[in-house]
Amino acid sequence: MATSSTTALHSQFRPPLRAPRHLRPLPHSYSSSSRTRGCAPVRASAASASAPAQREIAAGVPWGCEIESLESAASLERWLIDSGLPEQRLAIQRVDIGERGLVALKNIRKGEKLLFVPPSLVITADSEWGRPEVGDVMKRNSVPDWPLIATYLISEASLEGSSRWISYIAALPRQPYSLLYWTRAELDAYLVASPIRKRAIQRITDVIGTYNDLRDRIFSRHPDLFPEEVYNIETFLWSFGILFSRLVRLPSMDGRVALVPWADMLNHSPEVETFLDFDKSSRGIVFTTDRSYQPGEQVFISYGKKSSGELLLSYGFVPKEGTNPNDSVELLVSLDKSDNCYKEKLQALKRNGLSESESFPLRVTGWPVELMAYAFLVVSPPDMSQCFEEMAAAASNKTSSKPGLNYPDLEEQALQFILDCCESNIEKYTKYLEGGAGSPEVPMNAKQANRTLLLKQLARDLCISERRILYRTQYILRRRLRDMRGGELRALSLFNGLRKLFK
Ligand SMILES: C[S@@+](CC[C@H](N)C(=O)[O-])C[C@H]1O[C@@H](n2cnc3c(N)ncnc32)[C@H](O)[C@@H]1O
Repeated sequence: MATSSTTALHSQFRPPLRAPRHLRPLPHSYSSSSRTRGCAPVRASAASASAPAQREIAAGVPWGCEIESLESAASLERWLIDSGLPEQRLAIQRVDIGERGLVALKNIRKGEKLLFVPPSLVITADSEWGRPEVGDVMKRNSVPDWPLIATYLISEASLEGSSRWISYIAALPRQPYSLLYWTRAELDAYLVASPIRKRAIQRITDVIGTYNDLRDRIFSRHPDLFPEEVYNIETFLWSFGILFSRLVRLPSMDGRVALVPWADMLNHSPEVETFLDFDKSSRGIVFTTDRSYQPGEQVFISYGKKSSGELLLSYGFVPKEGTNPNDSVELLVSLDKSDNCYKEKLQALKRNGLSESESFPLRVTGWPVELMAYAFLVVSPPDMSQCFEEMAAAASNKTSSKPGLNYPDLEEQALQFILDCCESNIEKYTKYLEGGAGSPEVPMNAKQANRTLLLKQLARDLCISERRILYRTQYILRRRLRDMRGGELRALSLFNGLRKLFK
């Protein structure tokens, strides 16, 4: 739910280069979810050096609830009201979009402030720990906010009734939706065409690396405070899953990240442009509606201007095709290794912080000037070597002038280069969509079959959305090239006509 944040883990918590240690074995069963959407947490395999290649399906965490549970949501509501949440114009209900959501109880006008969750009901890196000695160790080791809050959640969850957050934790999904819960085989099979696959692998690797780092630096030195039955990779995948899908950055609280109970029951709409923030005058977390709502209607906020792939990555859903105005797809472009100037071009790229392969976001509305600059560099001939540096700088967005470079003689080739990349990507998507994804090899019972169906559907939806952007780009590029070539042809025939006349 982070509004204006990227959710990168702290660099200190990048995965270590060596293979993770063997982790506590778990029963390989799914939890008791009756929903097809439930994706069981997974554990790191002893052998996976850099990615969760051999993670297996494992049991879920012993806390939280099924995502559609309204009982736990009702006790959350009661606890929040008892703890100082003011009377609300919204209630948690079962909804069509997002399972549970906040629904208007009364007419709500455009421009109204809603929620007013007091800071005392918000979890941040400064929250008091139910076991202060655990918090002290974490703080003495200067653990950054994300892993700190992830550990905090696990610590409080393990305290059950003695944590003040018991009602909140009981209403959190036991299996938050996100690509963190997809196995490597599932990512490889269903997201083979999408660049989100790589990002999901990186994210899972980061989470595993973060956990391994905490375990080696802190947990293993204080086994009495951090028993492995509680602080293990499954509980960390859960807590990071919760953070990726519910943590918000509050600009008016110095950009602090926070879990905001109640507000985190709001679902996302790509059409809405309203974000959570701390309101200094009422001293609560609020959002201001950007439209009116009638009683019974679900109220939405924005989780940020995210592409459909990013929404799947963090939140486990894909908006309906064509409804996400912020949608984009990454186009991977590379230098040609057989290019006579390959070395010089690569050096220019490296000097500007780029490498021989780079990704640029395509949108239905067009492509960035940086991509055009990269394409100019790729297609430029040796006699333009004095321009390589300028092109690489423009591709890295280091130049101050945004309007982009202009090399009329190279434009046609550069556009053709982008078109070729686009078309080879379209082919990959079409092959996947038409070929039907093979299921990774897992024994199938009814629940697993349902899970597979769900993942396949999500992957299909994403691929269709991403291919749509590529199709649109292909259309624009073809038209531009046709116009350019048509113009050249016209100029040529005019020239030939004049020549004949003078002869
Ligand atoms: C911040 S929580 C919102 C509350 C959540 N529906 C619940 O019941 O706990 C974010 C999660 O809600 C769901 N969600 C939010 N917006 C959605 C949407 N537009 N479509 C489908 N699911 C959505 C996703 O499962 C996401 O991971």
